[in-house]
Amino acid sequence: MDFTEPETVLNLKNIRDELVRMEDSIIFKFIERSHYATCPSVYKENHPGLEMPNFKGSFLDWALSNLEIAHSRIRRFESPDETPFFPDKIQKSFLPSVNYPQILAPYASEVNYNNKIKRVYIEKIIPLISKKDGDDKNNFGSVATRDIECLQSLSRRIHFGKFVAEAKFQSDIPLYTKLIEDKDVEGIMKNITNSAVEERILERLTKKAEVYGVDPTNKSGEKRITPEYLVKIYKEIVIPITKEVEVEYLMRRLEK
Ligand SMILES: O=C(O)C(=O)C[C@]1(C(=O)O)C=C[C@@H](O)C=C1
Repeated sequence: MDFTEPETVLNLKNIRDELVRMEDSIIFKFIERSHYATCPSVYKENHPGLEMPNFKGSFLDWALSNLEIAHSRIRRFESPDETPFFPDKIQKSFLPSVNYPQILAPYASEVNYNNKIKRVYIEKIIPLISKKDGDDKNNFGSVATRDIECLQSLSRRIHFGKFVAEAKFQSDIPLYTKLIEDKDVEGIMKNITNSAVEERILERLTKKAEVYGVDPTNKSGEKRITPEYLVKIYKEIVIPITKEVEVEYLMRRLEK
């Protein structure tokens, strides 16, 4: 897939292959985070002892927003597959712009589910993947660093829904035009859903977690990420939010 060549990006097989590759990076990032405790203090706004100077928000927000500011200066968010968690804070790149061809609709960057992704990650995913409950004050920085990697991988995966949606729109413009004109959200949801693909994803994840989630030379050793949790995260969070992204993107697709 090459973002300077639209036909490679809007090919549903290429998109799905890319989604499969992203599974591996998500699993490995979860495994990195699983070595630590939940560390609730990292996520609390202005938590006593963890307040950052001139900043309102959590320790994680401080780390993530400052990293995004640095990355925006080197063009990260000009790439159509990158979505910032702090779109109001990022800055203009000092590198010249890459002239990406317009692949997605002009409003695509406004379809941003990162607040929801961050909330669900903190509330639902961290308790599943952390090794134990509680704070570990020597590791707050490491935890925030691992969280950022997990969040960025989840965000990229989920917002890939925009490319899926555009590819599906292009594959049947009359059908989607009618559904959008009728504001038929349920009809769009039904048409973008492919249960066989979803089932294959969950089956593959079960196998991957069985292999990557334990030390293969010591199968009875401590599990780092279990098939059960990984499937739950994809089934209840990752795939449903990807579909929300697809539906929101499509609902606006006729905007001039
Ligand atoms: O592959 C697709 O067709 C997608 O729309 C992506 C995806 C997913 O999130 O993996 C979402 C909805 C479909 O039901 C199947 C899979």
